[in-house]
Amino acid sequence: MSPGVKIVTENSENPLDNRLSPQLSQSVLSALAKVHDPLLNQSILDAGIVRRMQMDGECLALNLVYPYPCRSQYPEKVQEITQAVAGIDGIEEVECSVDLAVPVIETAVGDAIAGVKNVVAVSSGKGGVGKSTTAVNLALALAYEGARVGILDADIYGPSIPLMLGVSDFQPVSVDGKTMEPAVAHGIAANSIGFMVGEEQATVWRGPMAAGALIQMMNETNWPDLDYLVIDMPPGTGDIQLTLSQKVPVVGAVVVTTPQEVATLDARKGISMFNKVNIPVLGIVENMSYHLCSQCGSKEHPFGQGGGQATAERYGVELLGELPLNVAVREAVDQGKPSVAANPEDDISKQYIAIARETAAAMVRLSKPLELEIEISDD
Ligand SMILES: Nc1ncnc2c1ncn2[C@@H]1O[C@H](COP(=O)(O)OP(=O)(O)OP(=O)(O)O)[C@@H](O)[C@H]1O
Repeated sequence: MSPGVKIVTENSENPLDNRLSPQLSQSVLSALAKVHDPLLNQSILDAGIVRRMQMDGECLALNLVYPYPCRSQYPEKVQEITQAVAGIDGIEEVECSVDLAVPVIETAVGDAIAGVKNVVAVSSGKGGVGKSTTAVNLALALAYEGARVGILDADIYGPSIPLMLGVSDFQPVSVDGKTMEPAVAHGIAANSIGFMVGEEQATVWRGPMAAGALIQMMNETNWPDLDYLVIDMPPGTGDIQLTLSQKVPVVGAVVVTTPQEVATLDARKGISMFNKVNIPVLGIVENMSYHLCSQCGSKEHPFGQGGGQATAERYGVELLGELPLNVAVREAVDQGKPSVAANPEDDISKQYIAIARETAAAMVRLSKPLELEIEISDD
């Protein structure tokens, strides 16, 4: 067990009371220490997920608190934990309550944004690789897994989030005369440069002006309390991207690329930019990795193969996922209801949801070990 985990035992001084005797507590703790969290790559005890153990008769009640959103996996996690403690003498029943508490991860630069715990940037070295599609599905997937999420469309060259979320007609209003109310769509809050200015107007902005406007928009949106604010960054690695990266408290970046050489070369430039400004790259998403032939079901690689993997290996970052080129993905965003909102059970949505869990867990892995107490008590 890590030195940061302290165990507090209540009401178990009576040696005759074996409901939570030191032996029983120890057996339970040893069993739980063997339950591994694959995304945090440590045991659930070391990760601070087990917060409270309580005996009520022969029923062991556990309170689990996950630091990354994973609601769809609660049943299998609870089953694994229950199996680990089943069979310990004195325990007839196990009850688990599961919560999510996303920690605030410290960043090297930027002032905190009111109401926002963590900012994650979605970027690409070049345009058209599916950055916005990935950003919006990532945001929805984090929300699907239980987090409170917002998205900021900072892509001045093609603000597409309003269309993708089906809120193109949204007119931002200000209730207090100081901050803008965001749009709310499919359970996430959204603001876009596209709500403010015409497309042509924004694209001619020079670096500092564009970055200044985007930072202002981010700070002057009346975000509800958010675990994550996903920023759909402008494509490329120019002045705007550099200024944003230096001024916004970004916890980490997800770099989207397609597999072909020209795209991965640009993705590498993106990774180098984030390295330069000390923003951790949480991982690479390879989009349009392959196409499943609708006739024969065979896997084709229209844009080549392995570019994302090779880039991830070269820079020592994670390959978060390889998403197919799938006409349903485009149709869903064109209709204002991205895949994860429309059909969360679809294979492609499940891939986005897995990427969201990986991304959120990668942020947790950046944080310092928790100083936690496990409360152990009899009822
Ligand atoms: N996996 C996919 N399968 C099929 N179509 C996709 C996929 N990902 C994105 N697209 C489509 O590709 C086009 C470009 O996607 P998107 O706008 O997300 O790219 P982008 O990198 O954000 O572009 P830009 O930087 O120019 O804003 C869109 O029409 C989108 O619907």
